[in-house]
Amino acid sequence: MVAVGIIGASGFTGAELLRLAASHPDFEVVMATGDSQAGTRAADLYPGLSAAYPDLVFEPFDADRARGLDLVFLGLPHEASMAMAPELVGHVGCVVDLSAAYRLKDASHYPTYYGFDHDQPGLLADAVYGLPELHRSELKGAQLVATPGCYVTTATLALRPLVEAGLIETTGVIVDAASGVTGAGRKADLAFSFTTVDENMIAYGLLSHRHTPEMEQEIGAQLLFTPHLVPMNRGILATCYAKPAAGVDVSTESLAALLRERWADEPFMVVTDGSPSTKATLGSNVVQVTARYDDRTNTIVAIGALDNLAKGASGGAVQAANVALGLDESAGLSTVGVAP
Ligand SMILES: NC(=O)C1=CN([C@@H]2O[C@H](COP(=O)(O)OP(=O)(O)OC[C@H]3O[C@@H](n4cnc5c(N)ncnc54)[C@H](OP(=O)(O)O)[C@@H]3O)[C@@H](O)[C@H]2O)C=CC1
Ligand SMILES: CC(=O)N[C@@H](CCC(=O)OP(=O)(O)O)C(=O)O
Repeated sequence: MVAVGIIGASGFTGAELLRLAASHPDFEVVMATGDSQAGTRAADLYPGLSAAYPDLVFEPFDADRARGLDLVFLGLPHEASMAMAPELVGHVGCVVDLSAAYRLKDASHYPTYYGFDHDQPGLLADAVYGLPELHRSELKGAQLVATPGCYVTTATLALRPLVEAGLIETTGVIVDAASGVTGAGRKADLAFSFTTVDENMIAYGLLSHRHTPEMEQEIGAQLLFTPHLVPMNRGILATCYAKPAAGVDVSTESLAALLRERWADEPFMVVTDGSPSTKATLGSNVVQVTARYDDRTNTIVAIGALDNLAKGASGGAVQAANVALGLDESAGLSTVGVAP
């Protein structure tokens, strides 16, 4: 069995990691931390975990207890992860960080987009970006994995094949995306209260959202990204617009064929003829993508949908950990959404 520690287990991504680990054939959770929740039973904070973890109690973080584990997930704020990773890398089999602390290869983006200077340049250079669909071979045996941002996974898996094939202009790409409220974490903040969010839709992070440089890094195109908050718990839908590259012939049929060919061997990629929806991916590790060409406006539209806590965070992290540790990549992960 793989001895697993979850640091930040009391948060939303941590709770989702506990849910997924409960049905993972190789994982045994031996440590789950939550500083402000230390002493609380996981089942009291998240009753859905009662049957799987009747006795699990959140504990405060203790690096000595984590050392020697096979796998440690960090579900922490970015700066806390940046500081904690050096205490663990090299002392545990693999560290999988769900924050953005080790995602951006250009460290100068951290002060601009995150408001802090990166003080671990060596680890940042060594960290492997945890998107198996693009970085599978680098992930094998990785000691530090940086799992992608939820919006980034959605847009990248819809757009990247078009860039690889040279089909689109790689400047001025537009990504409009909407997220459920769990994307913001468990924080109690008026901006995420029921009365603010219910019956509302709002764009945020205008011209400056921190996933912009991460998308540009992984998609390979300059883009304008606008996220929106929508009144649902889970789910992200990204609608992406690009112009065809000069001299390239595209059609809806050729775009569909390209996506199907590029993702044919991927266990969690579904290319749809219809329009992807968040509900179709709910609770599963699936990403649905589709693309169209509008000859009236000479524009390509590529759409992606996923569950932000599953493939967009904890499911993607388990998938990347499976690859890093040489396990079955799909272990513990579902391809079946919750419906209706
Ligand atoms: N939610 C999502 O959809 C996604 C989130 N992420 C990233 O994953 C990470 C975790 O997100 P999420 O679970 O949503 O966040 P939450 O706010 O729900 O949980 C944060 C966790 O971190 C702990 N924590 C907070 N501050 C500190 C600190 N200074 N030192 C140690 N522990 C601390 C909290 O413990 P306690 O409260 O018990 O003290 C809690 O367990 C973040 O970096 C986020 O950006 C990435 C992709 C998607
Ligand atoms: C709805 C909402 O607030 N979503 C979050 C994105 C969550 C995410 O992907 O997290 P990282 O910060 O780890 O990249 C946001 O826009 O800040």
